[in-house]
Amino acid sequence: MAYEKELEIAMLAVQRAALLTKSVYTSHTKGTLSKSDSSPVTIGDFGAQGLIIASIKHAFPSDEVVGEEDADDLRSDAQLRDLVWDLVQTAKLDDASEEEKIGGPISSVEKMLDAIDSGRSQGGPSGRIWALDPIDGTKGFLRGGQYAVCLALLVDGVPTVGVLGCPNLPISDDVVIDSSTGAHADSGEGKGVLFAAVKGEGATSRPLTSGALAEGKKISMKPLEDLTQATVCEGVEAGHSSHGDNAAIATKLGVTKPSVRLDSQAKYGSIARGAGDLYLRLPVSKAYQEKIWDHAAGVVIVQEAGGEVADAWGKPLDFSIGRTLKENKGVVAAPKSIFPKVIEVVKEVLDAKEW
Ligand SMILES: Nc1ncnc2c1ncn2[C@@H]1O[C@H](COP(=O)(O)O)[C@@H](OP(=O)(O)O)[C@H]1O
Ligand SMILES: [Mg+2]
Ligand SMILES: [Mg+2]
Ligand SMILES: [Mg+2]
Repeated sequence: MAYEKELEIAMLAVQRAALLTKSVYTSHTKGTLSKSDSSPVTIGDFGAQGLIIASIKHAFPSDEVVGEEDADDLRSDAQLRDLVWDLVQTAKLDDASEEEKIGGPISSVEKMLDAIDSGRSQGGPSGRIWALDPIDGTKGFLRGGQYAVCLALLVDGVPTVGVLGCPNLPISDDVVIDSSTGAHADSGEGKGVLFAAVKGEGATSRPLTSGALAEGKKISMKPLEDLTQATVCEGVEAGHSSHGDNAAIATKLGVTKPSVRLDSQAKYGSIARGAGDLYLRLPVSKAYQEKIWDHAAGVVIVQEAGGEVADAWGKPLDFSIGRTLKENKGVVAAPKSIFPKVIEVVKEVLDAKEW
């Protein structure tokens, strides 16, 4: 299989980082800061980024990483840095040989800060570049909702390997979830799933474990002939995608079921395994540029499960031009068979708006 080692390292790295995020969720300190764009970041985000970049650099020293976070706040705040360092030292896979594959523990605070700061690649059109979102859906994470640890390998600007660790999603591929019920606030038995895909090789899901990888099983999108029976997934945060436009599109498509709101790339994973059908992310502002780490892993997983992903105008997402998808607006994902119909309706709704 192509990219076998990359996939294994990515899955183990995400699994170890997911353990760290879970330990933050159950502890009383989240160390939440507000970033310059007033979005939240926690000690979990910093710690997970450090662990994952250390894993990548151990296995593939010359690869670049575009990571969401950097260590500036930790370098200027010793208390915060110590909290992250404690977490990073504690998060270990319980299988020594698997832990070894991702480099074992980070050996010093300095090395941890350097690892976090190694996510500063500017991205681009050539070579091997990893896109990392250590906690996607930080707001969901803080609410006890959905979040995902997301890692993708871009090869010459194309998402080629994708891994999503979703600690609060049900393991079973058959469950349709509704975050508005708060049913996923705890991450007890039966929850925690790891989605993975390699371009051209299909997509899988498996239970998220604390050691060796569980056996994966192939996933695919639900065959959907009747749009009235479709389930639309959208974000919880009205500030991240337009609930009004998403609803207008669903209505025009003839969708009769209520939308399912989930934070993070758990939306991509959910539709890829047929626990939902469409993902709509209509822009709320003209100025916002989607970030590559918010989509790269989910896109390859949905594509490999039989779906298509593009922006709201039907334009393919361009991951080759830097840290953002600046040539795209919004995101739409759907099974291939109905994708053209969905894009047609999305355009009608957008055309009717004043931009
Ligand atoms: N105005 C905006 N429009 C679209 N996405 C936004 C946004 N502001 C923040 N985001 C992104 O939305 C992501 C979460 O997506 P969702 O709403 O689907 O859960 C955030 O990821 P982080 O939580 O990693 O920061 C952040 O990058
Ligand atoms: Mg963020
Ligand atoms: Mg994100
Ligand atoms: Mg994030």
